[in-house]
Amino acid sequence: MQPFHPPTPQSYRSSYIPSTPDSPTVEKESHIGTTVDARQARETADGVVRDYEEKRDRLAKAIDSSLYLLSDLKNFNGEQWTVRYPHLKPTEHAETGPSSSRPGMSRRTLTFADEPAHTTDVVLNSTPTIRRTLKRSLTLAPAPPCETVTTVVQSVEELKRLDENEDDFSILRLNLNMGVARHAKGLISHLEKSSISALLDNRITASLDHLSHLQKRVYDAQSRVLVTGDLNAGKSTLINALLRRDEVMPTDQQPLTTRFVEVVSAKENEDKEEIHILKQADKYDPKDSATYSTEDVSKLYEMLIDAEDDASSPSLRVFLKEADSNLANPSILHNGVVDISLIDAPGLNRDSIKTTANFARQEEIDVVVFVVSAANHFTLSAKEFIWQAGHEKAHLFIVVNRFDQIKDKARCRRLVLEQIKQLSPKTYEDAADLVHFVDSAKVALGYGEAESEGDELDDAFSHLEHSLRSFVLVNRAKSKLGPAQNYITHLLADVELLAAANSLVAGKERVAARDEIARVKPVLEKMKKGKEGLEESLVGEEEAATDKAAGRTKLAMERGLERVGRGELAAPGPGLTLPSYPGLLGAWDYAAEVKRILLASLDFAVSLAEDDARKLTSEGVDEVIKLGDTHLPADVERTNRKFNPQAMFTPRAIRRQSSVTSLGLGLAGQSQLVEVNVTDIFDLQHHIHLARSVIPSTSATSHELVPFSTEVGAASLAVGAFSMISGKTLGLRAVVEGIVHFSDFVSNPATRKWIGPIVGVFTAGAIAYVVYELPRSIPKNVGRHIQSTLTTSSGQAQTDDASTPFAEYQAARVSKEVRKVMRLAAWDLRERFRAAVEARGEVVKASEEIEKKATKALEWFDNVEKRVEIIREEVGIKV
Ligand SMILES: Nc1nc2c(ncn2[C@@H]2O[C@H](COP(=O)(O)OP(=O)(O)OP(=O)(O)O)[C@@H](O)[C@H]2O)c(=O)[nH]1
Repeated sequence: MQPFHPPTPQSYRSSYIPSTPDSPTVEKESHIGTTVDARQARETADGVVRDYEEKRDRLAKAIDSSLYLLSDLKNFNGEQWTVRYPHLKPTEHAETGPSSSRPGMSRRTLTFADEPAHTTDVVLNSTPTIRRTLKRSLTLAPAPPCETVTTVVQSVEELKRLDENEDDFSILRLNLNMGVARHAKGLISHLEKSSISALLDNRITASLDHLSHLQKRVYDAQSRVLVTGDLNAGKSTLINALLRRDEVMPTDQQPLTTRFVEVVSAKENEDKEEIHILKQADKYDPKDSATYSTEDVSKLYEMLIDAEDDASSPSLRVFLKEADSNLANPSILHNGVVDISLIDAPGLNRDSIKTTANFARQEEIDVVVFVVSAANHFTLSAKEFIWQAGHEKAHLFIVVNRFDQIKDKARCRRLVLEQIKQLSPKTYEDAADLVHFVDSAKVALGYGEAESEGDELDDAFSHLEHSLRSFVLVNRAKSKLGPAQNYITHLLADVELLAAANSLVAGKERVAARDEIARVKPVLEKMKKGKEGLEESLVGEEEAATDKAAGRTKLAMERGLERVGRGELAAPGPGLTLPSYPGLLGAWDYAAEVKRILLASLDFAVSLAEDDARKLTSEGVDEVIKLGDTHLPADVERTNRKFNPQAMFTPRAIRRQSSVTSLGLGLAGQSQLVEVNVTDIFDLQHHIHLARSVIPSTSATSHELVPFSTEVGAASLAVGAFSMISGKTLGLRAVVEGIVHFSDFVSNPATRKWIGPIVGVFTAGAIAYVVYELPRSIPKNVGRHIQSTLTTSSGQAQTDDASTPFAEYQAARVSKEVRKVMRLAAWDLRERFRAAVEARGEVVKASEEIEKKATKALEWFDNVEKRVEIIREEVGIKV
């Protein structure tokens, strides 16, 4: 498949000029007048048709591909990537850059519309395509060495000219009015990324619509040929000749055509010949009968006669059947590739010239055929029109009619061509194919005659037809395919620039995301691995501190109780001294004071145990903090909780009021404990127990071992007596025991004789002894009672723990408090740890997401660049 070359004047010529060896030439006439030339012209015309079809199909394919590419870009922009809109401006130090000297490469500062203050130095690689647009790619500056840059730029001037527009978008340009923000330093006035992306989306949608429009246009087979010329020059006759129909367009010796008449193949009207009288030219739709009225073709003459002048557009559309298709040279209207409509314009005069010139300028007019009478040459109006139209169309197709009536044909030809040379030099350059000297009347009248037998002028007309068809096709390529080709070329350049800039963004984002993952992921993994260890350590620390505090408290309490049991202070504390004995009369108060002091010493021992627990807890909390240092990443904020040991063991309400430690009521404040009993002073039961523990069982041995039993019996008596004296508080068992011992003893006849005095002596002695021992026995009694009470109770009345031994109760209480603090510290660390893991997890997840998205975008934009290349191939835009 041959690549499509842009329609430069040179290529026009080569594509439609028949292969006449020496054309163009004015003097040589060998290219007309021979059958061989006519055949060659036909073959060349066929080649042009094939070429046109090829170009059209390639272009249609390229439009299709562009539509897909743009639709994909639109979807990608909306769903997967916020496409950024780049601005490129020359870098201040552009000339000093290492790559600025390389052809096609220049340093630029890249910014994005949503982030105008953020700049990136890039190297723009601009390679001009043969359609004079740029193939653009971007790399981050400094550019890597690029030895393989190729360029087809002919000159430095050309490159400069191309460079002027290389930073800009043409099709996808957004009018962001960013001028101020781009140039004023520090002034940031930018749109959000999403807003830019939405604007771009609108632009893409508009471009998609335009592509669809271009696609329709490329496949639109209609081409319009405007036939104009001087009054009575033979325009209608020429059209009849081209249609091979005699007098289908009315002709007359006098000026006749007064309005634009468009002649169209009847195939476009279900093969029906008729006239459509257009109500409004711009609203005309052949499928909508409301936009026109119909008339029989035979009425055309009257309609032209009656018409008013100055119609600015064809108000008549005449559908005519084609000439017999068996003819060697069928009608020009319909040839399978292009449907040509011929527009018969009113003859030029001062009034109609402007209207006709405007009409000729219309986009749909592919070719202007100018008819001039060989006898009259160019009139003033004709010259004026050609001069004007020449600016618009460059090339005109000129038919010099009535050539049959000229005798000195060579002179006529020379004179006419000289005039054309002045009026339209470009047309003159291609005169062999654009200027035709013919006898239209003969062809119009003589259609159906065998072509092969025709004379020179027949061949000239045949040559005219082929040239006209070629010319229509070439111009059609320019008017129908050219815009599409240009549009796609620029669109591809824009998409490429967009892809290149967004690739850079995606690349940067991917690098940043990967760096972030590399920084955060190992930390996260380490934390995840260490989580179990941390948990174990925290539990271990909590248990260790709690157990240690419990054990030590229990031990301290037990020892304290033992000391109290011996009548000593549980712990020496400030202000804790046992009172001195005030004498028998003050024994009761003494016992009360001793009790208070002993209980207070126990309270003090408790407070010492609490202090010990505070110390243990402090150490435990420090261990938890150390665990935090080990397990938490350095950038995680450490706990802001300050451990205040003094706040331990303090009811919350008191803690709120003051920082002073309070023991609460303590043992000394418990009324049931401080109450003094008789037994605190005379603990006869204790003495009995003591005696019993010293003397083996009395009742079991009394009968067998009398002396010993007698002695023992005396002692028992004394004890029994004391027991009775203190019966009020001794308890029933002791009283009964005393009576029994005493009865046993008295019932013995041997002892009855001496019992009285002995009992008296013993009793007196015992009483004396007890009284004498009171200063020492009271603290012991009191202490013992306290010990015994606190061995079976917690000392806290009316609590659930009332029956828990004091030491255990305190151990439990202290350890509970320690656990509370340790748990709080551990909870704090756990929370920080969890939050840190979660935060890092989110960072990793987000970064992985960005990395994935950026990788996909990179692949996508890379693929866009490949697709652009393929479309360039399709459309024939080679770099
Ligand atoms: N001999 C000869 N007569 C021609 C030729 N072309 C046109 N005529 C005659 O010239 C006269 C005018 O031709 P038209 O075709 O009506 O001219 P026109 O340019 O359409 O006229 P208006 O539309 O009225 O300006 C007719 O009588 C034609 O037969 C030709 O090539 N040779």
